[in-house]
Amino acid sequence: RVGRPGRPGGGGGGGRGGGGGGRHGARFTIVIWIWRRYGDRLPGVDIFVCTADPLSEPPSLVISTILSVMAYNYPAEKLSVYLSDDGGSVLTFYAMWEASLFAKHWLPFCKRYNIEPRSPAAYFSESYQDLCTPKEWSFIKDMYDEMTERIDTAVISRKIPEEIRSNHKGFYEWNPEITSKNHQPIVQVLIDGKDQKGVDSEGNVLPTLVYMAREKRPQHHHNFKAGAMNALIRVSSVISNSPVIMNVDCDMYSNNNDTIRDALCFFLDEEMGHKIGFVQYPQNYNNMTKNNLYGNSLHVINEVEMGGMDSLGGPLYVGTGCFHRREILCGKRFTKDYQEDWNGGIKGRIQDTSIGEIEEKAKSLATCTYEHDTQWGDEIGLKYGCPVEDVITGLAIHCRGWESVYSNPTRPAFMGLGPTTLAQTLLQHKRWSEGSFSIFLSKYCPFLFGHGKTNLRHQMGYCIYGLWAPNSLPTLYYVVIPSLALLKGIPLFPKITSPWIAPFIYAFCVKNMYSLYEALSCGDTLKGWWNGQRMWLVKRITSFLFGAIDTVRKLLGLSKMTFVVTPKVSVEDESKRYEEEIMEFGSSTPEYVIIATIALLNLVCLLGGLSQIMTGAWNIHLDAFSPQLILCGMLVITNMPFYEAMFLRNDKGKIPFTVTLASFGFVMLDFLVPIV
Ligand SMILES: O=c1ccn([C@@H]2O[C@H](COP(=O)(O)OP(=O)(O)O[C@H]3O[C@H](CO)[C@@H](O)[C@H](O)[C@H]3O)[C@@H](O)[C@H]2O)c(=O)[nH]1
Ligand SMILES: [Mn+2]
Repeated sequence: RVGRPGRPGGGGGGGRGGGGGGRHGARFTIVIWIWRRYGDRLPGVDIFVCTADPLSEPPSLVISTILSVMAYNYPAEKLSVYLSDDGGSVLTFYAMWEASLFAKHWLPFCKRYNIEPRSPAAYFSESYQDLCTPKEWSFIKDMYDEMTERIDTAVISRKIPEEIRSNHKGFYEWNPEITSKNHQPIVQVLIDGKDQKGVDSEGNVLPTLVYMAREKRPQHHHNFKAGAMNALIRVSSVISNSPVIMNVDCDMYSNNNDTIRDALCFFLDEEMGHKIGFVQYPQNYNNMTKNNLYGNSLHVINEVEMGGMDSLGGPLYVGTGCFHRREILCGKRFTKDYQEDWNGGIKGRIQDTSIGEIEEKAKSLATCTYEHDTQWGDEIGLKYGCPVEDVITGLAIHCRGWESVYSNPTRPAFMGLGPTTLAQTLLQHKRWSEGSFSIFLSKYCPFLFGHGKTNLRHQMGYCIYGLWAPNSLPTLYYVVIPSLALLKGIPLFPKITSPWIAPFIYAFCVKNMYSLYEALSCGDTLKGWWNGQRMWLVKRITSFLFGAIDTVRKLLGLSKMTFVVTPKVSVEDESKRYEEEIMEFGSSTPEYVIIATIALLNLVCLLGGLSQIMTGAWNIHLDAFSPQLILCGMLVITNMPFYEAMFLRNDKGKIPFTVTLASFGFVMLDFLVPIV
């Protein structure tokens, strides 16, 4: 840690500070001591990056992440970077090949000037910093821009020029018949760090760089990201086999050059290190708007919930920004005398195995049938069958006796892209709520599976997410019934003058005050908190509802698991509205119909209720109806942007007329519902 004076006490501060009880209090001293002690005996680290589709995850974005993780401040000969391409796309392979050439200039540039961040896209998006001469800066920037342009052009035209194809044997893996769902296994070592030729423009060793597209056949299920990760575990085992595995999503670039060293401090800690299964960093996004329009900034989850879990046995594994021990990911159980052999990994290569032979061996480990009749996807590797493969895998690791650690340094370790439209947000949260709820209902329910293996509070921590989906039902009740009852003149709460109203007022005030305090103290703005509250409502009545329904359908065998990738690109006027914090609808989906129906219903009920109270019809008294009026009024205020999107806006992102029409129909139907 020497040379980073801004952060005394090391990176663990953020999460650990509050809840951790100082498990790693004397970290600063430990850090220095570990480096003195381990010096050049540092363990090898394998870095896994997953991508799934060159259209929703542009190859130029993927290679920026790849380049950033290749450029860590860590001995290059101990670093191997693997990309799994579930899109099986020659375009992504082409981008990787370009990256392998650009790395020869980029890595020495990064190290010479100690620049940060080391994702070229992120670095060049900031203005010129005078670490190097402007000439050098423009030289490398031009080189990067030209490369990106070549890649983007190839992606748009969907083909690779013949003269480029002849540069690398890897291109010949692709023939016109290959599709993303039907192809042979492909493994290409683009840079072999053990090869004399694998050096940068200054003659320094480069990290090993490998492209993998596991075999896909229509008749074999591929288990989405979990399947990709497991294939990577096996393929890497014959190439580098490092004892530590780090994994990131393709949009999560490294934002901090020392993260590997940082994470290793936990594993190498003499007193506690042997208990630690994985080190999780928070998921930070660099494309959030100031006021957190879609509530995606995850501030509260990152600062409060993950930090809290940390003090109870460790945070969840969230699928990206995480360091694992290979052995533990492969199913090892905790024992008190556990000691890792850090010297594992493949050292020298046996004289006569050529890289070609290694590639062939690796391919045989990435076939569709390799896992048949094995424990892969169950006891070994990441677990299959759950849309949040990461959470269930982390839970299993905790239940095998390991702890995990949450590290939340002041300078974020990773930065990624969060959803930038309402549709993407709802889609992502549907997957998350569905995944966590299906864990809750399965044999892996934290209370049952974790019983006797982790503590009760830890199990409860897991259940926050497990109960997201069923939470949709009470929420729906609360946003429909009290308002309808107001319109129909039926009081549902105690009178405002009665002492029995106290618990309701108490819960209402304390809940909101607390969540406001939490949001502000985690860095949200006041408006950000308010937007976040609206998004919670919207997520509960749509994503979580559909998540709950789909979980039950899956349990009944009526549907199969899916994993819809969150797109990392959006069209121009969509991003413009996003920058201006205007909500994006634009298409007719069932989610929007629900949102519009609830919004309209509350508006009608509020107006109807108020007019009846004022005209004195039905003998409605204010004190009996105030709670319902307040609730309904709050919902109307929360829903303001939806009325705007229905009636006032004229851009492409407004709520389509068909949705408004359908919601009118549903509101009419609602009035027919008898309440008592
Ligand atoms: O069949 C698939 C589907 C997805 N992915 C990759 O998985 C990652 C995550 O997918 P994304 O659509 O970005 O999902 P998010 O909702 O942003 O991801 C969060 O939630 C997922 C679980 O739902 C975790 O796997 C992720 O790590 C975590 O960042 C991406 O790199 C994808 O390329 C694959 O490799 N193969
Ligand atoms: Mn993502």
